[in-house]
Amino acid sequence: MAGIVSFFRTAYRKSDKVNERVIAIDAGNSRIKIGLLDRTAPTGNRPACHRDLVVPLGEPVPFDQLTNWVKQSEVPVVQVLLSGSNPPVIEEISALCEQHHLPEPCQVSRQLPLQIHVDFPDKVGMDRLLNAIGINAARPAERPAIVVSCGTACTVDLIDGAGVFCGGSILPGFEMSAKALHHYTALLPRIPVEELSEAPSNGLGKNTRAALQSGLFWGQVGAVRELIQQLSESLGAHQATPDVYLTGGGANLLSTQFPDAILEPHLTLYGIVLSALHQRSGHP
Ligand SMILES: Nc1ncnc2c1ncn2[C@@H]1O[C@H](COP(=O)(O)OP(=O)(O)O)[C@@H](O)[C@H]1O
Ligand SMILES: CC(C)(COP(=O)(O)O)[C@@H](O)C(=O)NCCC(=O)O
Repeated sequence: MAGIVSFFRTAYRKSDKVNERVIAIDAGNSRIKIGLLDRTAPTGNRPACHRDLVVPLGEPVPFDQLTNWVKQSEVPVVQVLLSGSNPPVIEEISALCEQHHLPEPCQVSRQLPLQIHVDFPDKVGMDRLLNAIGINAARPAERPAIVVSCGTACTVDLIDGAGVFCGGSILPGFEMSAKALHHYTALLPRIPVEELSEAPSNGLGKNTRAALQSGLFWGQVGAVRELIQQLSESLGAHQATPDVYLTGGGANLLSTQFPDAILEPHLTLYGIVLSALHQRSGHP
């Protein structure tokens, strides 16, 4: 633990002079999130993100645009850092980066600046761990955090006041749930996620479409609310009430029902950059 705390201190001390950037790539199960970020960050902050884009899986990565980011950057772009929840896609993009003469691609290893208290740390999705690392970089001291990552799957994870990843829950995300209702039934239509903001405000669907919108939207809201409560209660009485952070493609929609939650669209990208910094500095 002391090692991790001192890593963050040392990394930030080194970072007073921000003179290099990286491209960070988070390959998910539905979309690839890409950002141009500072390689380091000032004390108590995440690395600044200067450009970002999202590519749905199956669509081509706009390598020309990434090449332009590199050319137009005021400071050198020294690496492409890759991670996420989709290892085959990470491998594929890594190879393509080399073909397109982008800076050296480098996959984030599991030697992470994070304490992980679960049964099988190596089995936890990298996205969940990277989100925790992103949170730890700017979380108020001693304040626990709950990260709701509303992606293909929705994950609700607890980080305690000492910054330890304690585990959490995995449930189907908005789109997966909508697809499943259509796929496994004879009569239910496919509801696009863009329609979920039209879910009846009292939950009372008066036709099939509205009933589906209602179930998909309020079902997810209710599940997340319940999980936040359970994870909060799992903390000892000596710990403060956790702050709730929302990230992932469904975060904006979910945020309408969680007014106190903090939106963090680039959380996984921050985790990627901070982990690579840790690994570069030779920490075990
Ligand atoms: N307009 C939207 N409204 C609600 N949910 C959305 C919307 N757009 C995307 N999503 C949700 O976000 C998910 C993709 O988010 P993302 O964080 O990129 O996932 P992943 O990391 O798994 O690729 C989709 O599967 C869908 O559930
Ligand atoms: C739960 C996930 C599918 C979420 O990935 P995402 O939907 O964000 O692409 C991913 O974190 C994963 O594959 N996890 C492995 C199992 C685990 O985290 O315990």
